[in-house]
Amino acid sequence: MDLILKATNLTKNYYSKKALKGINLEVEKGKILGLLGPNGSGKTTFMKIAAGILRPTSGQILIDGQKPGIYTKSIVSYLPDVNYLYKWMRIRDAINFFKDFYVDFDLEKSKRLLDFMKLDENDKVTSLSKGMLEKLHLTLVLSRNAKLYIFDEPLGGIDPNAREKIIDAIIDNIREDSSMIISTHLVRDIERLFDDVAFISDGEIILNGNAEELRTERNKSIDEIFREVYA
Ligand SMILES: Nc1ncnc2c1ncn2[C@@H]1O[C@H](COP(=O)(O)OP(=O)(O)OP(=O)(O)O)[C@@H](O)[C@H]1O
Repeated sequence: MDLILKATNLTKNYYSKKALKGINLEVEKGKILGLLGPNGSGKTTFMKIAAGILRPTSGQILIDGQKPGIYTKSIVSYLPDVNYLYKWMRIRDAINFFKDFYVDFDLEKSKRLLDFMKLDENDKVTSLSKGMLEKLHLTLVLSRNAKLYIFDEPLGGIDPNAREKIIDAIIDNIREDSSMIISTHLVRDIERLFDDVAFISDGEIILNGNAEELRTERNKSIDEIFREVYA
């Protein structure tokens, strides 16, 4: 099995708080993993470690066979759950900022995506609504030709009608050999994207497997399993 990510006994403590308690998780190349769990279960912490922003307390994480560092950052496109753009920026500046920063940034793709998201290059970042800002973040992150995309809550601010179209855009804009980890509370809306799912609770993986097999085994959707597991 060719893995893009392998976490072994990964732990993270914030002072006395044990946010991750020995995570073992694998993501295969070309696959999309849904990382599902309630508030405070450790999703963001795990994603930040995978993106090379936080260091684990113990254990190991390998991205494309390597520990987080310069190489892994160059192949991971990470969408955090916060706004990280400067207030002075117009959309055009944000695009140029990314283009200068990432060698895998595809300018043509970013133009197509801006068009699709109905975003105007001249608009100031501070003038965007929450949903528009999310669309801009998605545009920036998807415009990289990355090996691993990490999306922390990508569609929370986007209205339900637009979600479907954006999910299609996500599928259309990643290469077949790219992989993705997505955390979300909108399980029902997004579950069709998942090849595999991992349910996390209080810093531990409590259920992990192929999404279709889990549906068949339990005769339930992933959304229904999610509700059952965290009831
Ligand atoms: N910087 C920090 N300092 C102290 N504790 C933290 C810090 N960041 C996260 N935590 C704690 O670690 C635990 C896991 O948080 P994390 O943000 O990873 O959860 P999450 O699953 O992403 O939650 P949500 O769905 O609400 O975004 C929580 O108990 C949280 O309070």
